[in-house]
Amino acid sequence: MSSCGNSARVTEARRVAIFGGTHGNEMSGVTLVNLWVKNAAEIQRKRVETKPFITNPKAVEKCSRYVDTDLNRAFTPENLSAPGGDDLPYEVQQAQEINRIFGPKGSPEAYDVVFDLHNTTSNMGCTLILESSKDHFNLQMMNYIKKAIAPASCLVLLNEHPLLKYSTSRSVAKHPVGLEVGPQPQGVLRSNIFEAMRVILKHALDFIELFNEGMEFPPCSVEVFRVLERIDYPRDANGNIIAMVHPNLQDCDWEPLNPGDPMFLTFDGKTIRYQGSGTVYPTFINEAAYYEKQQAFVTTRREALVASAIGKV
Ligand SMILES: CC(=O)N[C@@H](CC(=O)O)C(=O)O
Ligand SMILES: [Zn+2]
Repeated sequence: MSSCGNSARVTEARRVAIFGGTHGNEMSGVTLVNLWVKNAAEIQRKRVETKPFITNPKAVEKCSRYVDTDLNRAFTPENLSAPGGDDLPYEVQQAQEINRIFGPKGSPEAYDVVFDLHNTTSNMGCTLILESSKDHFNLQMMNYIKKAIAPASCLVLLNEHPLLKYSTSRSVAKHPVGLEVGPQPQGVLRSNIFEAMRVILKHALDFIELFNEGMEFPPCSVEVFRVLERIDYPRDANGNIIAMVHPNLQDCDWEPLNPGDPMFLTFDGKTIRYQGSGTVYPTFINEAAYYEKQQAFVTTRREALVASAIGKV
């Protein structure tokens, strides 16, 4: 954001990036960003410079999530300041390069907004992922997008959990926005998912253009789903998985899960039920990439956040 003028303060989000291929096998973002690198007409807006960027080209080449380590966990202070050059894991080198171009993370020179495009194998529909409940610019953007795409829906996942939050590629920006659309298998492009992602991006960029033109956005309330807990698959003493997501829970992302509801089905046919103390809203149910992270799904709580007014004063 920059300020100028004397009496009237005008804020702008002038530098915007769209990341694709942070995970090389999530094809909607890879395809859209490659398209926009060739022809940026669709993502151009007045008073905004929008840079489309493939963040993990080697993983895209191999059509795998990553080469050495998950890029979307790599933007830690330690990694970003690590010496070592070519000896570092590929994704740590990429993280440093991305931080040079779009950051430095946490500095006034950082890009204003980064959209990072992801796909999930879970039945999550369109999900916007935020990292802070206090980012009023992002909350206003969420409100704008939700209204613009109605009656289609788009939910907001808030990950500011002290332990479960991770160091994402988009975190180099002042306003990081994750866009997660599913279900889409890894390495596969589905037209409905591709189009849904494209439409969200269109409205997001429209919002930034309106903001830069001086539009005022009055206070509003935004429904978000706050990350609470990671739930692992049931395992035996050797750490091997012994159950699947229960058919009653499979594909039921964002639907209430109540104490006593079926959660897993063991390979020998036993139902394992949710033992929590109240209703939660599970999401990322049976995400393929999360087997290696010991996560069958994540629970969330529904909350209404208040976004302060933003725009021309
Ligand atoms: C399936 C997947 O890759 N999800 C993303 C979510 C995010 O961008 O926060 C990740 O784990 O990095
Ligand atoms: Zn991803």
